[in-house]
Amino acid sequence: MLKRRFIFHMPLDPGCLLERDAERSADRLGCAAVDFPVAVVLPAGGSGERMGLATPKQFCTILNRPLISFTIQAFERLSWIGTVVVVVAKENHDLMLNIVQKCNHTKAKVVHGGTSRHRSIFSGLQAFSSTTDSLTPKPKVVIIHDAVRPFVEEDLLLKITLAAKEQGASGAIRPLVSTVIATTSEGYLDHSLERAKYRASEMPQGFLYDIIFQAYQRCSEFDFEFGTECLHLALQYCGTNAKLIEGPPTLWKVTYKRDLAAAEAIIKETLSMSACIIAGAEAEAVELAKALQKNLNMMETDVIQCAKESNTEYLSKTRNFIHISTTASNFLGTLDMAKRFEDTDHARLYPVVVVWVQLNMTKQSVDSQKTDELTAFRSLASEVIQGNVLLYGIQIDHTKVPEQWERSVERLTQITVALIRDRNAALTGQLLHA
Ligand SMILES: Nc1ccn([C@@H]2O[C@H](COP(=O)(O)OP(=O)(O)OP(=O)(O)O)[C@@H](O)[C@H]2O)c(=O)n1
Ligand SMILES: O=C(CO)[C@H](O)[C@H](O)COP(=O)(O)O
Repeated sequence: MLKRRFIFHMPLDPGCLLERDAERSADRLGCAAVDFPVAVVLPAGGSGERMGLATPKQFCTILNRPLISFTIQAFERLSWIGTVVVVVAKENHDLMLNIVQKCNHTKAKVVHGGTSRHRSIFSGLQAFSSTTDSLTPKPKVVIIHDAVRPFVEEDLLLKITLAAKEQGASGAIRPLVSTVIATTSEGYLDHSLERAKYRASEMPQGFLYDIIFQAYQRCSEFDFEFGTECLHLALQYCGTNAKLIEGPPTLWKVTYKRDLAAAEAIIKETLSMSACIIAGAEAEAVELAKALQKNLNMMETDVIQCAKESNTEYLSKTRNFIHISTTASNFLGTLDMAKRFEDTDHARLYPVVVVWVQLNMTKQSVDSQKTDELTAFRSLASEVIQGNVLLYGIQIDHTKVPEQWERSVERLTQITVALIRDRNAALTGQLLHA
């Protein structure tokens, strides 16, 4: 393991945005403002017909993790939110329990859904009405959110929750993308709505638990079968007018195949916002680290010289590491790092990328040496990937010719960015050349 190092740390980490930092800010606001019990119902009992895949969309994986786990995590990370009831079809019960266990979703409780979304939601709400289950005490406010909307921002959840407490019901809205028209039974235009007057109803929605539970108890079979709007049930059956709050564009519902690709792109982009460059004490490694940091200007950067005792702090701040070394055997330090990620659970939810940069100071090593190095590197990569650490290698030859050096550093930057952005498991264990 490296003894002394310079750490060039880029502080705005996506994992942080998705988890810790956002958690802290929302928690600061949330804990002060939410002094009543809040629970969540995530309907996840659908089959995803419009997606057209054999696997229901909520169980499709992004970066090796089912979509639904991202949604659960968005709620679970907030300390002011209690139980998260996940409603799944009976045949997916065991699958869901496995996900809960593997992703360590400590707040999740799994119940069975129904044949329509409204039936599933009602089933989720009923989990709180049992007087015997102390694990799911009845909340003051319940948030209902589709399991297939993985990006929920904390400040919106707070606004929805507080408005629900005040008004009885609240929901997120977005401007309409397209104009809504009514058609005749023959397929002609009947009339068109004035787009500016209407809004798309999105999720999350929040309710006083007693109101939405009563609305579901009173609603008709027709509502259960064909209804698509919980806010409407609260209005029609309990006379509660929902407060509407405009939310961000990321609230959209994963519905079609292309939405999965979009969700993956958003997660990858968020994860690529910061990195930590670790250089050994050698002057050339430090010089390369600085040049690389300058080139990586699309990431938030900060130069920190870190002593060993603050390692744990920097390890938890980002999920991308660029480890510059002038000695071939030094990639073994990565194993130490991977072990620490395992101990701290840092790679459980999002894969951690380690780009090992070998700065060649002398002439190329002989072929047999290179083969041995590559074999060792590959076996290390296949070991650490078990712990969700993606290890890549890039070699760069040191030269005193400025133009040549600049070109190599530029290539190194581009490869590094591509590896971090793409997080491609198939490329781990490769030793590329800049
Ligand atoms: N019987 C049902 C049907 C839907 N849902 C859930 O309601 C949410 C929003 O519904 P939708 O996007 O329509 O999901 P699907 O019904 O699965 O999709 P499709 O309409 O394409 O079949 C999803 O999280 C879905 O799993 C549910 O819990 N129970
Ligand atoms: O955005 C919503 C408003 O409550 C719902 O998610 C939407 O209406 C669900 O409908 P469907 O299951 O048919 O997509």
